[in-house]
Amino acid sequence: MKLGDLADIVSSGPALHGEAIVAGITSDSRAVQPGFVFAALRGSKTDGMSFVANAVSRGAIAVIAPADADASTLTVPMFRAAEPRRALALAAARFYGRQPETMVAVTGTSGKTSVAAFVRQIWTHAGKPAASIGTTGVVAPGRAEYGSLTTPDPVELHRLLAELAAAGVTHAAMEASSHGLDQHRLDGVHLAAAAFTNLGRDHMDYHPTVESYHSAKMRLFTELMPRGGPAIIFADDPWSEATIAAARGAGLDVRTVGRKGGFLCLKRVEHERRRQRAEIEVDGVIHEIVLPLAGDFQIANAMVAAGLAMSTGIISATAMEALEHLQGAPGRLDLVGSTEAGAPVYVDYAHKPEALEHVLAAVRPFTTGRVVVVFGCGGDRDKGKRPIMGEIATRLADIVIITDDNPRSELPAAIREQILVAAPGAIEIGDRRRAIREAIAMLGAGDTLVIAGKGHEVGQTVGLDTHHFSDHEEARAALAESSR
Ligand SMILES: CC(=O)N[C@H]1[C@@H](OP(=O)(O)OP(=O)(O)OC[C@H]2O[C@@H](n3ccc(=O)[nH]c3=O)[C@H](O)[C@@H]2O)O[C@H](CO)[C@@H](O)[C@@H]1O[C@H](C)C(=O)N[C@@H](C)C(=O)N[C@H](CCC(=O)O)C(=O)O
Ligand SMILES: Nc1ncnc2c1ncn2[C@@H]1O[C@H](COP(=O)(O)OP(=O)(O)OP(=O)(O)O)[C@@H](O)[C@H]1O
Ligand SMILES: N[C@H](CCC[C@H](N)C(=O)O)C(=O)O
Ligand SMILES: [Mg+2]
Repeated sequence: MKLGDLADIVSSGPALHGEAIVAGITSDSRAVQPGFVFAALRGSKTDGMSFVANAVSRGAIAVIAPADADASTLTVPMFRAAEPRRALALAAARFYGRQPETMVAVTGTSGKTSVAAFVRQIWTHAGKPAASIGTTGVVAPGRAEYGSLTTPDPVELHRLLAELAAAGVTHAAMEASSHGLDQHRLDGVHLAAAAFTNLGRDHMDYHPTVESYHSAKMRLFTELMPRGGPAIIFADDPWSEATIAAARGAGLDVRTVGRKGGFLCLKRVEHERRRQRAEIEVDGVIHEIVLPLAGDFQIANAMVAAGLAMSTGIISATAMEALEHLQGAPGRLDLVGSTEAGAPVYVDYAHKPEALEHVLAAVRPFTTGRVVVVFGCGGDRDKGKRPIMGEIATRLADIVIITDDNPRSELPAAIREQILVAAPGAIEIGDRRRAIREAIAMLGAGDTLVIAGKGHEVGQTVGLDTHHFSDHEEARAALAESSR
């Protein structure tokens, strides 16, 4: 790519130097190498403009900067952009050049990771080389790696997409987080379809109101999807209607799924302990399927995933058949084992109110004894959700154990206290390992334990340190001990 190729991405800049070869693109001055274009972004902590001199000294040949940036001291060309983050994403897409031919993205407060994993599995079942990208990392044929963000930084994202395409991956499903959408991380991805799962309380430390949180998510439909493209929308959520309106307003082909769905309609569902039987109507035909996963919410996720797959060329019979082989994403209502008396122990990633509500409701029908829940809330994140989650746990579980979940820079006891004010009668055990052990020790026949909040995570962050910690490992060790 030449510098001149940036011309239609930025709003203004010098026409000179157009033939210079671009060696790379980054928004982090520390990653600049000779020949790179540096995007100076205004961030939540600092302003990239203050690192321009540093970027130039490392060899940057041009800078993408906000429209009002001061170029007076600059020794390399400056390209101005009304939205530098968007310019960075489009430039990255062009620089890396390739992406899997069929890309879809899913947004929503809960279910994104599960839907992305399910779409990958449906495509794979249909014989397509497929990948998924999100909170639990990248999964593709011969590849499974952890990533740090739900929606990667655009430069990393396009490097990855080009790598996947070069490796023969033709289909990829990715998660679109509200941060990612707000920060234009997905601009430049060629989307064939997009989906919405639901909206609940999340990230109220980042978005000022729930409406602004919803509109950040709506960028997926209103700005990133091509007109006329398919939008798969879960129909049974309080925010479904507003989402349908936004997608229709953007000229998309809205396809609803769920009990109120028109594209895929859930006619009947029967929950069993580890699976559920569902009747799903597609084009007037009822498909009876056995979904090998527990939880009402997994039916919702499976239908959204099937909607995405069917909107990207998979025939309905193949998609429905694939649902019978789905594996849950790691750490999503994940059965770790059972006590000798048969009480199941689940690890789940519910770290926000609606998720906790859904997961506790999901285990109730097959619990003849008590539902026990172990959970905490992360430090340096939305404080408002703490009492809400305390109330939900108290209402839906019989025994509530409040513990620590990544306290980060906060005082762990203070976080627990903020949950406990709405959870009278809850047991407080800060040490997560001990909390899990005590919970398993108290399980009797017919009881169910849900260890919520960390799911696939393998670390506990206290202060600036992250030590290895896995709910799966702890639960397995405690189960082994209890059976001795
Ligand atoms: C709050 C937030 O979302 N921050 C993201 C944002 O950083 P920022 O632009 O605000 O960064 P900043 O620190 O203010 O710096 C401004 C600019 O100066 C640059 N800089 C800084 C220092 C320096 O020496 N040189 C330099 O050039 C930085 O690279 C940056 O471009 O853009 C960065 C690049 O894309 C992200 O890595 C970073 O994610 C941080 C690490 C993060 O923790 N994000 C979380 C909250 C997040 O995005 N989560 C979502 C949702 C998860 C969920 O589903 O629940 C996700 O998609 O993962
Ligand atoms: N459709 C759904 N409705 C409500 N809750 C759900 C749904 N799907 C999953 N959950 C709950 O949310 C948790 C996280 O699910 P998942 O990882 O699929 O969502 P996500 O949107 O990717 O979340 P995150 O933004 O935290 O990455 C699950 O462990 C479960 O407790
Ligand atoms: N991406 C989410 C993950 C939260 C997981 C939970 N274990 C916590 O640490 O709060 C966040 O950063 O808000
Ligand atoms: Mg996720």
